[in-house]
Amino acid sequence: MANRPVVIGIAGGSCSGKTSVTRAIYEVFKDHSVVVIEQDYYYKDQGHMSFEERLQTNYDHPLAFDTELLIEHIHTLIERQPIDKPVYDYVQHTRASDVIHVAPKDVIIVEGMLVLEDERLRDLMDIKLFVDTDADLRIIRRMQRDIKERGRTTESIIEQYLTTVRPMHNMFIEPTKRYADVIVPEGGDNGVAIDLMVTKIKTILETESNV
Ligand SMILES: Nc1ncnc2c1ncn2[C@@H]1O[C@H](COP(=O)(O)OP(=O)(O)O)[C@@H](O)[C@H]1O
Ligand SMILES: O=c1ccn([C@@H]2O[C@H](COP(=O)(O)O)[C@@H](O)[C@H]2O)c(=O)[nH]1
Repeated sequence: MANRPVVIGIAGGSCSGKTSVTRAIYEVFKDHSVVVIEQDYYYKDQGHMSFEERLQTNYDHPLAFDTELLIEHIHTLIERQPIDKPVYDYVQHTRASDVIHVAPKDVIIVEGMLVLEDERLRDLMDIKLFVDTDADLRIIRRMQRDIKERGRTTESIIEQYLTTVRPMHNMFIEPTKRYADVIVPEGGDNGVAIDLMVTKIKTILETESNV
């Protein structure tokens, strides 16, 4: 077993396929040892705000996240200590009351739109991925997903996309592509990129000098 866990960052725009790539890697290592930390679960708690106020939040800006807590939790997992991961409720737009107890593992996947935006997060990562999918495909997927899974209407999705999702993507997410070691076109369908990642992770895990 490696001394220091391998930390993998998986960034990319909303609905680019980050979760699909994460799941594909998770499936390979799940019996071995992998933990997934979703940046979305670290949205700031908005329990003190009314539902109407929460609708005004810009969820695509870096300041929407409790990045201090996210960094603290990754440090804790790297030190092979457990964490209580927050849970986020996309329908209520705030943190849920329960937490998930997460044990430390050999592979830590940190997945989220803006995980390459903060230098402190980047510095913790051994491998940085950017999932790159065209904006037209992403908005179609978002339309389908948010109506089905996140309690949204077509009008609210279009309004949010034009006012925050698109401009924040261009301002904060797209520029982080330059920090990626690997750019993955088409996300979860890219079997070659996923195989390469799996091979690389195995190599790091098997390397004795990984301290
Ligand atoms: N290659 C694909 N073709 C069609 N739909 C996809 C594809 N990849 C992902 N999706 C769908 O798009 C939505 C977002 O995918 P997901 O992997 O969760 O992206 P992200 O985590 O980047 O938001 C999901 O509903 C998923 O089922
Ligand atoms: O309360 C919330 C929290 C987030 N969002 C939107 O979610 C996406 C990020 O999720 P992905 O799985 O990466 O698509 C982000 O674009 C936020 O706008 C939200 O609408 N409400």
